[in-house]
Amino acid sequence: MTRSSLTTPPPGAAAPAPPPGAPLPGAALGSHYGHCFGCGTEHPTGLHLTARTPDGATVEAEFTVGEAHQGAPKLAHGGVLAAAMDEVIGMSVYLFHKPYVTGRLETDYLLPVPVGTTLHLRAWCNGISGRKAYLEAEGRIGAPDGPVAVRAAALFIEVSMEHFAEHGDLAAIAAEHQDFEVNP
Ligand SMILES: CCCCCCCCCCCC(=O)SCCNC(=O)CCNC(=O)[C@H](O)C(C)(C)COP(=O)(O)OP(=O)(O)OC[C@H]1O[C@@H](n2cnc3c(N)ncnc32)[C@H](O)[C@@H]1OP(=O)(O)O
Repeated sequence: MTRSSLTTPPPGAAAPAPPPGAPLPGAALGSHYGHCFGCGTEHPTGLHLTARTPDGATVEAEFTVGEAHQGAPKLAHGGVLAAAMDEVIGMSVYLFHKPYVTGRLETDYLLPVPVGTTLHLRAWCNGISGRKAYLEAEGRIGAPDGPVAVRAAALFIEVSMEHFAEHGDLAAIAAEHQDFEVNP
């Protein structure tokens, strides 16, 4: 993965163990919001990622490229592929049971991805330092051990729940997502 210093964990940064109450190894990870473009089941043209954590620390997911995701004819749009990386990385940092948002996302595109392809995604954390989480993901064509089409490195920043209240609709998230205390 080609990455900048901004998405490279500083020396000593390590991923913490998932906290008590985090999804157990093998657990399916539901959507955090029905209208989310990445994972929402109610989004008409979204990515509809289905995800699980095989080990409680990383995330695996699948995304089948549809007609609504084209850039060039019959090929996935690069921005859509970046969105898939952003989503699966977001799911992986969410295993730590704290709210984070994407600060920076770097993407390497290695192969074209035709419409109809199922991308097998995997994301993991390389380290956390203060509010900064350093994460990585890859998307493989057709199978978990298929050829790598996309790689991404990201810096996510921990925020308070007020971030969503101030800038978005916290109540809408809270209505679907009960494992965060909205008013602790
Ligand atoms: C119920 C749950 C729902 C969970 C919902 C889950 C949704 C998952 C969806 C997928 C994820 C997304 O797409 S999230 C949506 C896309 N992202 C966003 O909308 C974020 C927009 N940006 C922001 O709101 C802000 O810029 C923040 C929160 C990222 C940072 O603002 P801040 O809180 O004021 O903090 P700030 O002091 O600026 O930065 C803290 C540290 O991070 C560094 N930093 C900040 N941004 C960057 C950056 N782009 N590149 C490098 N470094 C950065 C700073 O230098 C600083 O380092 P130092 O000085 O400490 O060393």
